[in-house]
Amino acid sequence: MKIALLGYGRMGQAIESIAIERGHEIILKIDKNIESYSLEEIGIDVAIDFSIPDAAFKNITSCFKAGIPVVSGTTGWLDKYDEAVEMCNDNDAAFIYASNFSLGVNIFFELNKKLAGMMKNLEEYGVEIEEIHHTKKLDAPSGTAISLAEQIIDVNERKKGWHLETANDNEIPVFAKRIEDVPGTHTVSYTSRIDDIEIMHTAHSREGFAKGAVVAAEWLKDKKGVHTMKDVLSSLFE
Ligand SMILES: NC(=O)C1=CN([C@@H]2O[C@H](COP(=O)(O)OP(=O)(O)OC[C@H]3O[C@@H](n4cnc5c(N)ncnc54)[C@H](OP(=O)(O)O)[C@@H]3O)[C@@H](O)[C@H]2O)C=CC1
Ligand SMILES: O=C(O)C1=N[C@H](C(=O)O)C[C@H](O)C1
Repeated sequence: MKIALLGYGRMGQAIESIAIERGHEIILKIDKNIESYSLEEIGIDVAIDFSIPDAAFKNITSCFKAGIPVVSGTTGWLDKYDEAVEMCNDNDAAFIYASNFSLGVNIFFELNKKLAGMMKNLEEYGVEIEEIHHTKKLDAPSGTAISLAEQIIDVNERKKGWHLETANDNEIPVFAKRIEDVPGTHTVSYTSRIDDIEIMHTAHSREGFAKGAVVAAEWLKDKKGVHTMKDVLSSLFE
């Protein structure tokens, strides 16, 4: 596949290594202004966007307009996700966004949903989420922590939203810690007077995120429409 990387920071570079290992070619790397590139003319099979919150929407929708399937892992721009979905469908384009592309976190998401269902009527347990990331991260809480919170809110009628650090009884508190060089650790904790239950995912490097993004790009290349990482990993979740 001929891949365009939209964003060539820590993740862009990790994706480049995995993509080359898997026999793909990086034909474009964009770190700033997508408008100065003619995406249509250089035979891009798929674009992978790991940029910054302020740039993601423009990067993604430029690909839709150019008819290029796009995988995005950029977090912190999701207020515009519904608009992106509409533009993808209007342009008959192809799109996958995931707050986390690693296989491990996608298994963790399934565990989180299962546990949330079991805990939803147990009022004696409080629930909270903690995420720890490197100090260069621009957004807080992490996109993954927001996905975990939304999965719990979907099944637990007592929880109406989430809030960073402080939360009302009807919200899930999400704690964001920044520690140098941590690739990404997420913990969901249920706490009662009697005991605690915790599930945790710890990334040891960015390799899992990068591999998942390349696998998603391989899967999306010849498809149309809006998909999720669960679609990509469907055989695992049957
Ligand atoms: N979904 C997932 O699995 C994962 C998601 N992420 C998310 O991916 C994103 C990137 O993370 P990371 O690589 O660590 O961050 P970096 O800061 O290392 O990389 C971001 C890159 O985007 C570049 N950039 C700035 N403006 C634009 C633009 N207009 N178009 C394209 N690129 C631009 C930056 O360039 P410059 O430095 O010159 O400004 C930088 O090189 C974050 O939102 C992060 O949360 C991270 C890991 C996994
Ligand atoms: O910025 C990061 O590094 C990461 N961001 C993603 C997020 O916000 O959830 C995924 C991963 O945890 C690493």
